[in-house]
Amino acid sequence: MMEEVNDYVEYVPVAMQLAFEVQKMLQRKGKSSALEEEIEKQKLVKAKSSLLVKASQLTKDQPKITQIEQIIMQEKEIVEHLSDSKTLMSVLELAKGITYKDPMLTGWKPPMPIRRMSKKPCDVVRKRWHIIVDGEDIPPPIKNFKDMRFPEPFLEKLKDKGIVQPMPIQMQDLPVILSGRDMIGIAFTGSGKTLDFVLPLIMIALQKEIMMPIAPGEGPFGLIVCPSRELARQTYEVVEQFLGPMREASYPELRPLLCIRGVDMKPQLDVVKTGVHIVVATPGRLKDMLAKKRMNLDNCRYLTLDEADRLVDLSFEDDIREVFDHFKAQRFRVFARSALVKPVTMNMGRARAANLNVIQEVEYVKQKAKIVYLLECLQKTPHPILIFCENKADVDDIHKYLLLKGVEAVAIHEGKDQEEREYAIASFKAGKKDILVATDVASKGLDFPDIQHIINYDMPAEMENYVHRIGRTGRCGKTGITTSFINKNQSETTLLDLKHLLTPPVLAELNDPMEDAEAIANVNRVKGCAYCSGLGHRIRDYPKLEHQKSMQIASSRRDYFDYGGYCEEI
Ligand SMILES: Nc1ncnc2c1ncn2[C@@H]1O[C@H](COP(=O)(O)OP(=O)(O)OP(=O)(O)O)[C@@H](O)[C@H]1O
Repeated sequence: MMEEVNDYVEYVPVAMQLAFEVQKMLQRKGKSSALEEEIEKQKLVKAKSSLLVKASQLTKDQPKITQIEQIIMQEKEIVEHLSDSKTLMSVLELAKGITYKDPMLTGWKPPMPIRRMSKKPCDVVRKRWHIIVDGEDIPPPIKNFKDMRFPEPFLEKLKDKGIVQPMPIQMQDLPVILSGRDMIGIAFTGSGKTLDFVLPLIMIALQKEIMMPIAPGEGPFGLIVCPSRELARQTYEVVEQFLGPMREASYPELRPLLCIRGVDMKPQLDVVKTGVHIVVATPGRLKDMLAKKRMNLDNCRYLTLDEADRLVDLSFEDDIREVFDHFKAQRFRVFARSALVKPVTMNMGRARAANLNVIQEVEYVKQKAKIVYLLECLQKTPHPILIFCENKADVDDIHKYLLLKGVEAVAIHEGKDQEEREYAIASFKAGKKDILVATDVASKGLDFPDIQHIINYDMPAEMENYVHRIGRTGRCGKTGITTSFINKNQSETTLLDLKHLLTPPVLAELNDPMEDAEAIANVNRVKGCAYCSGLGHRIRDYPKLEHQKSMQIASSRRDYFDYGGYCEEI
């Protein structure tokens, strides 16, 4: 028994014995960790057959992408994705700088000395007035309305309106459009773009009418599409202002039509029946009229997309594409079709185009103190004053508050009916009301004469809207001031955009992630946001894109015949 105990040898499993032997053997060779190495080698041999491991090895072996390169790649992806949805941009891109083989001949010609001007004196005028043009055979700029060969009643009307000399953009745009060339006009707010397309359109309609008078049910010769009813009405009124004196001077009658939702359709149809020359429309009502064959575009040769970037932003692309389908003229069809198959994203650079005639002030006002401080702020300048807010509810609250305080105020937002909207705009424009409180529906394109002060009760989410808002003052060479309330409710992106636009001391201390962006801009040559041109953020952080994504989802769910919602005319 004792023997049995002394002879006891502890049982070691065979595998362990073998491992122990190998270990001893390798130790003898002086390689203590060689076993581990051997095991690793074995593992690698096995791993060679796994695709996953191969892939991870490849990734490991790839050169490291820097953070900046990663951002550039992400931005490129976003821009490429955008170009799928923003097809109308390519219409702009195609027309940019005059790209066409076949200009529409109008027969208009400036006086001989201007026609004979060589490139050099043309460039001198352009340089003097900071006119930047791009394209082939650009007609010479013209420095006075008389040489543009407008009829006498036009010249009289311009004088009545206090318009004696063309604005710089008009010096170049008017000859380009009058001679029948396609054109894209990008200019800061209040620079007089409306007359650029209204006056030549009337001239073309007049010429056509003289050559072959329009028959009942025919027309129009020209079409102006606007993104909001207010803007369409305003443009229609400008057309009317010039047609009236022509009628009085016994020129052939030209009939304009305002084609917008929210107004009685019967009078609109009556004008169409007698034959209409010029149509000013919003996309929705225009599309309806065309689809129901109440009107056709068989004779239409002149198209203006006013605030074209906004027409796209508001998801009117589908409506406009449908409108394009009604054009019979080959030129338009080619133009529209090629535009739609070769989409390009274009940056209009509006955010950088803030009007230099506007003094911009920014004030930090706590949320609770805003409404009371507003009253104080109204004392800064005489009336009329425009107050902008993001929300309809805030517009209503401020409006009520001002009325309670005895201030002559009107209000406008998308929730108000057409009559209220029209009353608000008309009474404010006529000077019967001192203050207009509005959402961004009133920020773009609307021309309120002599506004001295714009108050941004809050900042718009997009810097582009800020530029449009403040552009309601400082128009046609006058100066104006703006006061923008900011507080901690504003997003950092908005504030940084603003900082880059103004850089006042109150914003200078903000921590700016755009410092990296300098490096990005040096590599890909895109400064700021490739979408909206805001200088305080990159395209990845652009708030509207998030919104657009949700809109795309929403619109894909929308019933085709349901006209409510976002795509409704605003
Ligand atoms: N040559 C001119 N001289 C003086 N005033 C002008 C001239 N041309 C236009 N105006 C006036 O300037 C104002 C602004 O013009 P308009 O509304 O066409 O600007 P806009 O460039 O379309 O601005 P926005 O981008 O805000 O729509 C109008 O009241 C218009 O009558």
